[in-house]
Amino acid sequence: MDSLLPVTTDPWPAPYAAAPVRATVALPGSKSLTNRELVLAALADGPSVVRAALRSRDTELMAAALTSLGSPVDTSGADWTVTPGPFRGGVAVDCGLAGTVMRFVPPVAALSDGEVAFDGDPHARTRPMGEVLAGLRSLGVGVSAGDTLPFTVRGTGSVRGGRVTIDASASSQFVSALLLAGASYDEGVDVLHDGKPVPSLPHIEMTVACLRGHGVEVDDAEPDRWRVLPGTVRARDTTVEPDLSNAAPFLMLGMLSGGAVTVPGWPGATTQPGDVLRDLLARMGAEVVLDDDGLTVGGTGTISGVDVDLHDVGELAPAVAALCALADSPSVLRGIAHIRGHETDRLAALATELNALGGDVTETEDGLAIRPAPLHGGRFATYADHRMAHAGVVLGAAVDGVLVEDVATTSKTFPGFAEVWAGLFG
Ligand SMILES: O=C(O)C1=C[C@@H](OP(=O)(O)O)[C@@H](O)[C@H](O)C1
Ligand SMILES: C=C(OP(=O)(O)O)C(=O)O
Repeated sequence: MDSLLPVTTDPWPAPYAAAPVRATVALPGSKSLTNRELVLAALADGPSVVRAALRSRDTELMAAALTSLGSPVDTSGADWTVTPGPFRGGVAVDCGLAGTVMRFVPPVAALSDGEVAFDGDPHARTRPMGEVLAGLRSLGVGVSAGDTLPFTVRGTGSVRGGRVTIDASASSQFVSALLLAGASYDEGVDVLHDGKPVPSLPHIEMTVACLRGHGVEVDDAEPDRWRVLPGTVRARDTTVEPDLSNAAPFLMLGMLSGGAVTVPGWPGATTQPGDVLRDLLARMGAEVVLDDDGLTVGGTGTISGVDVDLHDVGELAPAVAALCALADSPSVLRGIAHIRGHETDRLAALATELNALGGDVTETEDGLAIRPAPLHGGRFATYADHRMAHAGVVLGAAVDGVLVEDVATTSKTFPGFAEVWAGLFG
């Protein structure tokens, strides 16, 4: 297949790795870190610089939201400067399909002096949101009726805050959202979770670490409870790490092609849950080396199936599912019922698309069971989900003739993804 067709071709013929791929790929910054740092910078006591910020749809939507609320974000260079100002109402926020925008911005908008209207992409209107809105209501914030986008937050210039109980079993972002703004509420926030286990807990730990980095006092000593004391969010300059979850398809390419791919700048210590790729890919047969050059993942081209709980790192599930479909033994992905509420219903989408290419995948109550099966080329639909596109290109690297629909959807967290990907093939 011609891997050099322009990536504007839709569906896009995913490049096939006819030979081992050996390459070094510098990856853009983390979405999760960039959007947390932008929010905290807007709440801070002076201007902050977010260095090496990720420039992508989700982070540009965050920058636009904070700018329209009265804290301009200068995105003209690689380092983004945020100048906090009083939050104002009478504005509209476009959330796109970004969970971080639709969940993290309403608690900030609650501090504004008027109405802030939120809406997003058609699918964003189906993503779970109600616990954030109910939480805000119980903290004294006026919010329009309903529990999904679109909705309106009615700011009065301050928020009482205090204790709030929510069920965060559908998304860790419900907790992160209330914590990020909590120090700016009169009584801070004391968030209790009541429900099935919270997914993506490392992302809440990331939120806590970012808050502490800005001088905010957080008590997370008790499970399922996070207390943010009221106080100043100190301005600070930060440098964003590469996005380790977006490294998944690249590292997998090194492994499945029998070559090796290096991602430079892999942090020695990080709050990003994507760091589990080191262990996970090793379990699936990769050779994994972390040294001064970065993280290098290679292999023989043979992939072992894996039985793994991805509850903490559901955002890896699409790429991991694709790799499992290429394995020589069965796999079970567990603990990821909540990813039905991500950019699309990822369990249904993965089962449908992998099976359409000859896969043998069944959806379970909380994940996927994937058995070895001979795969063939064909169309791979992506449902406006960047990580479904990652799954599609991983398959296409091992199976000739995979056509990935709307590969440009990867711009949610990595504009130019397909160009970088295609550039790795000889
Ligand atoms: O807070 C964050 O930056 C994120 C938290 C997780 O969300 P869920 O807890 O909804 O899985 C993760 O999947 C998402 O990609 C990013
Ligand atoms: C779930 C994801 O994104 P969001 O931040 O929109 O929830 C993701 O990136 O895999």
